[in-house]
Amino acid sequence: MSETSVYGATPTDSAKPRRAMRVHHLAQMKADGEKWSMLTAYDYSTARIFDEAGIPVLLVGDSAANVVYGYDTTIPVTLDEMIPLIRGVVRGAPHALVVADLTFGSYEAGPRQALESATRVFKETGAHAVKIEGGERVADQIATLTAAGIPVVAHIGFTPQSVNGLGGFRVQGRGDAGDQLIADAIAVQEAGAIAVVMEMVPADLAGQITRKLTIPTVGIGAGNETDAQVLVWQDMAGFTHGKTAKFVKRFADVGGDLRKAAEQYADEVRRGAFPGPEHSY
Ligand SMILES: Nc1nc(=O)c2c([nH]1)NC[C@@H]1CN(c3ccc(C(=O)N[C@@H](CCC(=O)O)C(=O)O)cc3)CN21
Ligand SMILES: CC(C)C(=O)C(=O)O
Ligand SMILES: [Mg+2]
Repeated sequence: MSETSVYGATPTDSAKPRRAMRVHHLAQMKADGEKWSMLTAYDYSTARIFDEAGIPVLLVGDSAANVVYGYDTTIPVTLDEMIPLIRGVVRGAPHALVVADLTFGSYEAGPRQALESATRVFKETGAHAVKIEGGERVADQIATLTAAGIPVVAHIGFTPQSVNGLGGFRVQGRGDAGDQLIADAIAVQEAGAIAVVMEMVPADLAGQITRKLTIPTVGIGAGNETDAQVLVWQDMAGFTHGKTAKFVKRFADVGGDLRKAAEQYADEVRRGAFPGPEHSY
């Protein structure tokens, strides 16, 4: 990481203590042309690892619905199911900015409902920002939360909580729909969003929006011209079972390693090889 990095030293650079990531650093990184990464996290142990790795922003995504709770979509997960996870991530990540997704049904009714939900998340977890899905249609919610001192990350393009309305898991903003996506991006910036996630949109359009906006864009399936990237950690670490989306790159096979470790453990217990004298009192 460069000398001018707002996020500070990498884990190996022990001379300089790392600074905690704050909301204003996002704007700073855009101004500096510094690309950054975001990963999801859903518990203390993994949040610690990602924080130590220098990931500046952690998202407690409602993808917990899928990867923690085993639901098919993000629609069923509730704030009550998210809150304990967010608490663990906040405790595990002293440097990262922790963003928490508001769940389906907890903010759409209007600014008042959004404020109640986000206030609850803030009071009960210590998260630093919330994320909500939608563009123009949630601009009032973004403005109200922002005025109340709750930083908001917006999420446009493919918004998984609307999967039924969008007709499936598909790329958004192709052709004429591109104008609506641009309008959504501008609307969330004007409402006060600190960043905007763009999911499954054509790379050219995402690049165009990134250059137009003053707030950082965070892509997932949005090409290489956004200011930042986000992935679900289980996808990027090879922990997701079954097929993953085209935008996923597998950086490790943690799932395979863990399966092997479990098999070896079970085998050693079966053979009487574990525990040995060195693990006994
Ligand atoms: N593990 C996981 N990873 C995610 O990225 C993720 C979640 N869960 N849960 C919440 C949403 C849902 N997301 C999804 C889910 C499915 C596709 C998908 O099936 N994509 C296909 C089809 C694309 C198309 O037809 O245009 C792909 O090949 O990319 C994409 C994003 C992204 N989010
Ligand atoms: C995929 C990211 C952006 C998300 O919203 C989630 O993990 O819930
Ligand atoms: Mg989400």
